[in-house]
Amino acid sequence: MGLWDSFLNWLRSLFFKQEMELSLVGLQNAGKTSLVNSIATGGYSEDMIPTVGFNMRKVTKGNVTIKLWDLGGQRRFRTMWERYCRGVSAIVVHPRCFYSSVPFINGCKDRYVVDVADRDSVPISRSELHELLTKPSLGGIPLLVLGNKIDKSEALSKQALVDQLGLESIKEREVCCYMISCKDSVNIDVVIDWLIKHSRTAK
Ligand SMILES: Nc1nc2c(ncn2[C@@H]2O[C@H](COP(=O)(O)OP(=O)(O)OP(=O)(O)O)[C@@H](O)[C@H]2O)c(=O)[nH]1
Ligand SMILES: [Mg+2]
Repeated sequence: MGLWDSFLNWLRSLFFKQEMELSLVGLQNAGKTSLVNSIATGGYSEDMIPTVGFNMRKVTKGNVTIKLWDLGGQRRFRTMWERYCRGVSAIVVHPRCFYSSVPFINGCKDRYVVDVADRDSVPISRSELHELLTKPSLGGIPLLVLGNKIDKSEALSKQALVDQLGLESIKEREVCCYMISCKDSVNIDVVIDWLIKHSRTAK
């Protein structure tokens, strides 16, 4: 980019600053914090600490400032999702979109419990999502559903995810669904484009 173009872009950004605020919800271990890192720095780590409560992070992309509320997905944090979704420009949902491929091993009870949780995760994602969307305070807020971890062989197809989450029954708001991988940086650019398109001019 030439010096003149850079100068014009800088000038444009002074007058047309855009902003967006969004909340990331979804069950624990779905990859919400990984998405925030991916958007912010492009980085990825296997070694993540579960989010306790919530984290807020501001990321600037061009002239758009994105304020991300990254909410904890464990059951005890889900009651606060609604509070942090009020007034945002978009709600981004990370359903768990894969089934655990590890079967019940050697009668190990813990493993079994974890596996059951994994197998049940799509129906739980569905009920948590539809429950959240019934809240009058969240009426009309666009919804972006991200099926993460498509690098895994157990990942659901997009159509299966749309069907199992009952997305076609959501009529009263804009709904969009992308399949992504934070690990391999698949479709992260498409997500950023969607966010930029849904930003609004700063007051
Ligand atoms: N294979 C694979 N693993 C991923 C991907 N994205 C995230 N993970 C892994 O999934 C695990 C959980 O990721 P987090 O980003 O902490 O999940 P979270 O949704 O923020 O979880 P909570 O904070 O507990 O709600 C980590 O081990 C990540 O490395 C992905 O695209 N592919
Ligand atoms: Mg997290």
